[in-house]
Amino acid sequence: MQKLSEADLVINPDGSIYHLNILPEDVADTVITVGDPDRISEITKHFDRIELKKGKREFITHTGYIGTKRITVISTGIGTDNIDIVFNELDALVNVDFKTREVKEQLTSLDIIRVGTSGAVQSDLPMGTILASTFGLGLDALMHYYEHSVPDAEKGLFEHVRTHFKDLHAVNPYLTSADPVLLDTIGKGMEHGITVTAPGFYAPQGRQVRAKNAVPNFIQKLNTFSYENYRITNLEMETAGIYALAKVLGHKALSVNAILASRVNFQFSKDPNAVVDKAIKLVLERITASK
Ligand SMILES: O=P(O)(O)O[C@H]1O[C@H](CO)[C@@H](O)[C@H]1O
Ligand SMILES: O=c1cc[nH]c(=O)[nH]1
Repeated sequence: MQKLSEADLVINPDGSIYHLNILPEDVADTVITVGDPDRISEITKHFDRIELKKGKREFITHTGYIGTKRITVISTGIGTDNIDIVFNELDALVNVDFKTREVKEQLTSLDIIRVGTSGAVQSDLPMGTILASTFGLGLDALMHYYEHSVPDAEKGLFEHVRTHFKDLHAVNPYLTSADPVLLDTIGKGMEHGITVTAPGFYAPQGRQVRAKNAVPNFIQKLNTFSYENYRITNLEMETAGIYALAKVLGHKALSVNAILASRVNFQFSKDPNAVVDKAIKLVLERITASK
């Protein structure tokens, strides 16, 4: 088996992976990712026991237990460029032997659940909604650097997406689905819909403050998309990269969105922490119930 070079897989002198700064044994089979590092303790305060707290830059990790269920919580920071780092490093931690630098024969598939914040683009999805993403629709560029493919069952939807966005010259969309088992268990009873992952918070999500927005009526462009019973429901900055890289690497992923903004009603939540807390409690309840 081919050894991964020191430049491809960067291991720190203490045996931890380059950015996440954690060791292979620090990762549980169930991982929760969040964008905001401060959200980690809002999750692990519900744990019965915290086994470790480590980190570097925006990548903070806590691993601990609820009952006998071991869970790792990691912050990714903002954007799919950070998802590239977190997912490749998480995968290396469980699927590469750090002593030999070879890929293990027996691969581990992690359950990875994002608990993130998001803005809704449909008028029937008010602030406070908790939504599980059926698909991630990437308007960023991450997955154009990786080999990946669209399954036959998703080709019709993908073609429709490409046609819908073909007049936006900055955009070459990619589309990936949630893990169906996680969607049915963790995402059960939540709102469902296609989540658009944008490469920014302002103009790439149709916002205008002082810099002029080059794409007119962006929110309308999203909420008028329709194919069979699919619609675009919300906007954020990581889900598509998470779904696509998880698939490429053989992991299962679900993104759960706490809706903080109603983009069609021009509103932003006055109590974002309460909405995020609702999403955290739901996800933790379901993770511990589904073990
Ligand atoms: O709250 P998090 O998980 O960071 O998610 C959303 O919030 C950030 C923008 O404010 C982006 O990361 C977006 O995806
Ligand atoms: O509108 C929103 C709200 C939270 N996070 C986003 O990326 N967009």
